[in-house]
Amino acid sequence: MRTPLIAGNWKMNGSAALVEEFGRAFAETTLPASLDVVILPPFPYLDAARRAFDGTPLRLGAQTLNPLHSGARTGEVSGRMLREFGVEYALAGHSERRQLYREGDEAVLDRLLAALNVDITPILCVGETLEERDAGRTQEVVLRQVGYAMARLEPDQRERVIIAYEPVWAIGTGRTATPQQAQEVMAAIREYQAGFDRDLAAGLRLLYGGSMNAGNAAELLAQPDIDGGLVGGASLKVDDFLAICQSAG
Ligand SMILES: O=C[C@H](O)COP(=O)(O)O
Repeated sequence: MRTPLIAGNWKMNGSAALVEEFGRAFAETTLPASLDVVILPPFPYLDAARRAFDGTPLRLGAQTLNPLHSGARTGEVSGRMLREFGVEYALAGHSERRQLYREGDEAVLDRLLAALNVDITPILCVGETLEERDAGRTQEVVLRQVGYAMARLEPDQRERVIIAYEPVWAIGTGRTATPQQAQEVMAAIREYQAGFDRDLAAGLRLLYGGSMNAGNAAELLAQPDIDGGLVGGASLKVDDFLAICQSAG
């Protein structure tokens, strides 16, 4: 009932050649019938990606967006611009944005709304640091991040949000959460949402992110509350990314 989704977040990596390579590889591959696959390249590659991915199952995503449509915001890109380039998904609240660019819950909410306003599906990223996990605060932190955003959206907006749980200590470290650790937090997110709206919670798509790779994806994706993955490093190697997509079937 929940369509699995695998999203490849290239972060500030990749190249025009890699865009072409992905386009070719996915044009020649048969993926599981019910699966959404998204690539989030750096902004300069969006136009090339739109052309290279045409006719493939790959959809386009953006790693961030500015809350405004236009204006004096040097270096920023708006949701309206992203739509013009065929972007259908956008991250909000990735931990690298929260930490390196000091985007707090309010800034994350602004970006969620900006995406929703231009019909881009937002992927709300949440997750605890190692310090917070060790202090036994994982669920408190994650549910605060989820709750801050979801409580401020209209019901029809909430239905369009995807949530990615990414323990900060597992991102780019090679240290993956065990399937049980991930499942525990994902189940808590779903249960929390069910406290407000059972139908919404049942349909809510939850992704796991944090050192997901071709070797551990199947076990993670087999967990009952994990509906897909937000993949960083392993999304830069076409064979690895394809293997992750295949395990989501
Ligand atoms: O957006 C992706 C996540 O930050 C995971 O990155 P990673 O797979 O390199 O750990």
